[in-house]
Amino acid sequence: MSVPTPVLLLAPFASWFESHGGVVASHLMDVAELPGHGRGAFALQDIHEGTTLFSLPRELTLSLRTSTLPSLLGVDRWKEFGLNKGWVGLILCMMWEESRGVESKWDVYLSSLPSTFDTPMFWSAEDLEELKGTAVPDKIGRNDAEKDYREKLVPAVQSRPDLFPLDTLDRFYSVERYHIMGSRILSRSFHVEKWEGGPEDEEMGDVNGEPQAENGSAPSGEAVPPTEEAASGDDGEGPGDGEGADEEDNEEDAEDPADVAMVPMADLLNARYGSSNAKLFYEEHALEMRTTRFIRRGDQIWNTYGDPPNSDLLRRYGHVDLVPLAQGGLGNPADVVEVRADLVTDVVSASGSSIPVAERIDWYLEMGGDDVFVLETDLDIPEPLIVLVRLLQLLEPDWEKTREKEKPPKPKMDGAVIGVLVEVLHRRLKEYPTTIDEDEALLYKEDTLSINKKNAIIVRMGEKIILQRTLESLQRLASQSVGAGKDGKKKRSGTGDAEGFKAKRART
Ligand SMILES: C[S@@+](CC[C@H](N)C(=O)[O-])C[C@H]1O[C@@H](n2cnc3c(N)ncnc32)[C@H](O)[C@@H]1O
Repeated sequence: MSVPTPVLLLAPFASWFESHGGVVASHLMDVAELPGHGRGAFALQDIHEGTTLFSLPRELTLSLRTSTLPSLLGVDRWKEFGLNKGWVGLILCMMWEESRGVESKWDVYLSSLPSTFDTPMFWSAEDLEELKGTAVPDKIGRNDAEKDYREKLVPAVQSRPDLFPLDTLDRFYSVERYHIMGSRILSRSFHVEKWEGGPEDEEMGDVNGEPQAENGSAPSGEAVPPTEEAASGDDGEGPGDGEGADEEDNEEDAEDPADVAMVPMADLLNARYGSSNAKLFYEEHALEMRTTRFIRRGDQIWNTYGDPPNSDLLRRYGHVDLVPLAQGGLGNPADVVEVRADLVTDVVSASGSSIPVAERIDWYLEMGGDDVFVLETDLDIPEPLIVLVRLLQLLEPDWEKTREKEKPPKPKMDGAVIGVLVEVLHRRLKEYPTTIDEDEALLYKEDTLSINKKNAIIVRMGEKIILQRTLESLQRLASQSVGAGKDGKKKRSGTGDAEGFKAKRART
């Protein structure tokens, strides 16, 4: 990539950034509108690994820890309104800071953030139809978000006209602004933990089990995108989590909403699968964006969003990744497709089996079995899926023993299991209104497609290709088993030594 020549955007923003204690190496990087990426940062010269591109004091991040609103409203009242759970508190802080205009430290920053998004949250019903069959529609979470708005934010705002004057409500505290702020958090925030300090905490901030600060300086953590379980604190069903997770687990796993922070400058960096060449590290007083690889002059500076599948990229960020795939063509190697457990039970029931599946599936779920299985581009069959199929196929005496001993079947693949899996995948493919060939044909007419439609086609194609390839792999396995004249058992499928519902995978 050659150095772009469009309007350079760093200077005006950098002057605000530096007036609040930030430091930016403006001889090394600039920011511009990059075609198809919105704004992005690029290198003005070759940059060595381990170089600090910019740094900012923690006080310049915008979070529950840095906005004065929680203390003005009062910590107890904050909790009473439920603003201490999920993202609603941070959304309110952002709305309030925006309403203060130049009195807010973040005035320039907030007005630099986008107010329109390509995420499905803002799509028309017609465009959403294009996502039918994918994991996206159930996870958009508009209703849950609006519930938080009505039940937590509005009562808090109405309780303090001194903080939220009546004449500012329509402009700054509408449900539309709520979604905009929520989307800004979803696509731009970072997880930044409180500093616990001291060498004894060396491991503390090592979010991904990856090395600490590349330059071996003081212990630091990597600031990564926040988990979405924190989005809505009540039930774990915020934007992006329609999965109805167990409440106790939520309590334990839930991210501290105070760890979710908007980080000026850092959120100007785009990301692409496998391309990260810079990361945000946090230390006691400051956050630093450092290069993690050599970057050539003119190349884009990429952060990481954690390399999610295209369904999540689209839902959170409004774009998809297309990179060369090992097996040829373009796609996202991190793509996944979800298969619901109830589809498996439907297939077994429809096969004419006299087995009462309802009783078994209830037991299986009580035992902590998965209700959704995730297939990936490696085409492995998740062992819990094999366990479920085998459970549903057990003869009555074996089922009785299984229940008595609370020991589910081993994840061994055999002809009968393959038969059910093949049918499950066929049925799963039929949940999409179009075929892969039809999608390909649509993509050829790219010029006439809207960005939403194009992205939806890429998401659903990625999912269908996994299903199709897994299906082909199973069919090969079935024919090999028949060819071998055995009972269908295949050595390299199912390890047979996994216990219970361990989330291992069996290679097909
Ligand atoms: C953290 S912001 C990065 C800065 C953003 N481009 C801007 O103009 O403000 C994340 C957003 O950037 C865009 N983006 C990031 N990576 C992208 C990519 N690989 N392709 C297209 N858009 C991307 C998406 O709109 C995403 O929601």
